[in-house]
Amino acid sequence: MPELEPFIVSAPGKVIIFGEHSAVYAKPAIAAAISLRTYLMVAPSEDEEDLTLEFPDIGLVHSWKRSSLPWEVVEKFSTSNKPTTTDELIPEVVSEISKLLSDMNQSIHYAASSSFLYLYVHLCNRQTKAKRFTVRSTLPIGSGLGSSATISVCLAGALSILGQHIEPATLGNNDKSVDNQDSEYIDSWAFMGEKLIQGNPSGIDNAVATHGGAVMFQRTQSSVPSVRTTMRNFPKLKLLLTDTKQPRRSSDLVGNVSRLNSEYPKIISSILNALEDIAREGYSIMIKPNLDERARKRLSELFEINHGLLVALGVSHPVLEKVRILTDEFKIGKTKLTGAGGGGCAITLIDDDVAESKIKELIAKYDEFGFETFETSLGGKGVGYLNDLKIDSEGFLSLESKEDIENAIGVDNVNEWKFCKRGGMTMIGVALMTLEAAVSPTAYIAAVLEVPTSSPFSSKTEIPFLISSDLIAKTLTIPALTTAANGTNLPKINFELAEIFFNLGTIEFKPNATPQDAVTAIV
Ligand SMILES: Nc1ncnc2c1ncn2[C@@H]1O[C@H](COP(=O)(O)OP(=O)(O)OP(=O)(O)O)[C@@H](O)[C@H]1O
Ligand SMILES: C[C@@](O)(CCO)CC(=O)[O-]
Repeated sequence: MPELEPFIVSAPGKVIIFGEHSAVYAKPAIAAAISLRTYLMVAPSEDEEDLTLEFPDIGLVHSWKRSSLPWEVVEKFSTSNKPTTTDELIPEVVSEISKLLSDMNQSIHYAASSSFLYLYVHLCNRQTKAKRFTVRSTLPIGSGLGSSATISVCLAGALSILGQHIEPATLGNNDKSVDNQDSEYIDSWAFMGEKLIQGNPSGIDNAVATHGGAVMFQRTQSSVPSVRTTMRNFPKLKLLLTDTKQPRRSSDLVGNVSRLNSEYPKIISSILNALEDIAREGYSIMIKPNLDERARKRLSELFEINHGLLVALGVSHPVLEKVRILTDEFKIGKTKLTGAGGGGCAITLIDDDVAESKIKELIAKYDEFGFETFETSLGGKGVGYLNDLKIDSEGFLSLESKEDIENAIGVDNVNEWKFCKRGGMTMIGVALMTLEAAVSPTAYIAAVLEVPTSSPFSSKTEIPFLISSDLIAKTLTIPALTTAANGTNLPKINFELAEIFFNLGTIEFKPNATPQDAVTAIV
């Protein structure tokens, strides 16, 4: 393999629109990548025995001798040259790693370091020369925007490259060539990393941080692959993203919901079922080509009901209620917390007719409470790779602000970034994030009709229309033309399909389609 170093791997944060917490219980959830990202630089170490981790955002610098890592224990469990993930973390490895972290007394440091070491010992080996790993992020940490998943994805991506299990990504921003499968490998290992930071993740955060775009995601109960349905088409929505700056840990919040679920199984399962219905209803609204006034009102109401149910699960916080009450008082729209809650971020779905001046007034009010609103776009690129760097570790560490990081190495500013996947639509936003996509019949079909693909970790499937198997079979034999240009990596459907659909008028939405339905429909 040619000399790769130094290089940077980057992954985006996310917002969950519907389905946080219920996602952990195998309910569907909807989330999209945001433009705030984490960047991990891998550079040679002064001494190739010294493995150094630099996490300046959380005030951590730590080194280990590579010979001190528990290689024997890991080797005992390894079954192939290309390491594969296990359903659960291997307790013996976790226990050995905890011994290496006995001097680390801050849980935030412990979580990030244990994730790093677990991935390192699995993806690298005794012979891998030790490196210097430096992380900088433009995301707020522990605020509901998936910061931990971005760390896990960057580590899984970089270490998979160092261990020579995947090739560095090669697709440029506007490349039309075929996506590679390495993102599935990264996603599967990032999920293991997330287990060490978050405890019991559903996998939605690492899926979005790896693949980018926007998804409907559903964890499965056992080792069966999760279901990830790409949503290429969103209605035009205005979202305001507000960080309360109230610190919290997702693992505590997820753990507390689990405790409630054990103590009040009947009650909590009703809430989780209602959250599932909200996500499905939200999905059925969001994939339609046009959002009429009634649909918008329904989405707004779903935000409100969703937040109320999260309050019932005990994952709100007085500051999140403050954000919600202020948006109510200003008559701006409806607010729900996003991510694990307990503080962190909220999203507000802004009503259509609200004047910009009113929004500015609200943002000024938030300032008074110390809340921060974010400018971001939705649905951008997933994990990325950059080499031939014009900056070294010291330069990277010395970048002062988030803007400096974006300007120096940002995915949106440096053309040389490469990705595993094409596509990812970018839906523009300023202070308001706007979920927006051009709606054409073809794009619509591409957005809503996804054919299942299996992968080690996740699969995509959705047949949201009731259509005859004949029609599907006939249509799938037509070579892909149009959607290829639009960036889908799935079996392609051309204009004829749209015409068939629209001429026949067979648009009957089936929100509860299962992977099995999809498989039956195409056989
Ligand atoms: N920039 C960073 N540098 C080092 N560690 C980080 C960084 N960002 C996140 N982490 C790790 O992730 C942890 C925060 O994860 P947590 O799951 O609590 O929040 P989140 O992922 O931002 O929110 P959510 O899960 O609700 O989306 C931190 O305690 C730290 O261990
Ligand atoms: C709270 C949660 O549902 C979302 C955190 O972003 C946890 C998870 O799904 O892993």
